[in-house]
Amino acid sequence: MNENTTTALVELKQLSKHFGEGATRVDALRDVSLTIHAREVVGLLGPSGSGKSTLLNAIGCILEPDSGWMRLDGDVVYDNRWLRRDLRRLRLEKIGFIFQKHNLLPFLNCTDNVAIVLTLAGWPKKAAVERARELLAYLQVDHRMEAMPGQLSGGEAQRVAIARALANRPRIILADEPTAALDSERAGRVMDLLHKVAIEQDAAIIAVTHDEKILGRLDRIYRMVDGRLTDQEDDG
Ligand SMILES: Nc1ncnc2c1ncn2[C@@H]1O[C@H](COP(=O)(O)OP(=O)(O)OP(=O)(O)O)[C@@H](O)[C@H]1O
Repeated sequence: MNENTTTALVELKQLSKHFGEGATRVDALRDVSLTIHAREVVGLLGPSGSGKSTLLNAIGCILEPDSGWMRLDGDVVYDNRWLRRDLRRLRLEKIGFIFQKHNLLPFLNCTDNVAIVLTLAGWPKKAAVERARELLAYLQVDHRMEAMPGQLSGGEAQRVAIARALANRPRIILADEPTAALDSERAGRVMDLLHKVAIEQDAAIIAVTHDEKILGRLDRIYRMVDGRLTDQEDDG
């Protein structure tokens, strides 16, 4: 970590979450504590069912933990309960999501798939479209601006999904298997892009991954087992 990466963007202390009760109880998060700084691209690894998605969803304020403490981009948002009433706005302000299946809306072209995030946040349509075009150019998919999601290659769709996640300039970007569907070369390019975004936007990126190809491209790796974080590893 260099001296410019000191701003803590994601801070968790003893975050816990269970599902079910009695014999069916699952402790999906057990006292998870971690700190992730601006300009870091961090990987979250672990076997199926170990709690990775639960952790990503808790950080994304989609899922309410049972207990613990969470500060996002300097604001304490959870202290044994949500401290912000408008979680949707919180998400729009602070968080960008990149989903494995892209989640692009099939009936909107690429520009509108990005612009819609901004119009939902209250931007005028014209400004939203301009920003969407700018982002698609930044991600080098501007030649596909008018294409519908069904017409895109896997790599192109992933870049449009990343453009959408960046639209509101979030400082925390959560990615679920961002390279799973891509060959090594495209996966490498997506990783280059995520590093570029982390540096240029002073953002923290947390990627759930099973993808061995990209392990060397992560600044740090956290491993989860049975809802617990095991020791973090620096990249090799
Ligand atoms: N909504 C839910 N209701 C009940 N149990 C759940 C729910 N969500 C997750 N779980 C359970 O919590 C545990 C952690 O699940 P989670 O999806 O976080 O794991 P994961 O590490 O992301 O797995 P995968 O790699 O398969 O996506 C699992 O045992 C899962 O069955």
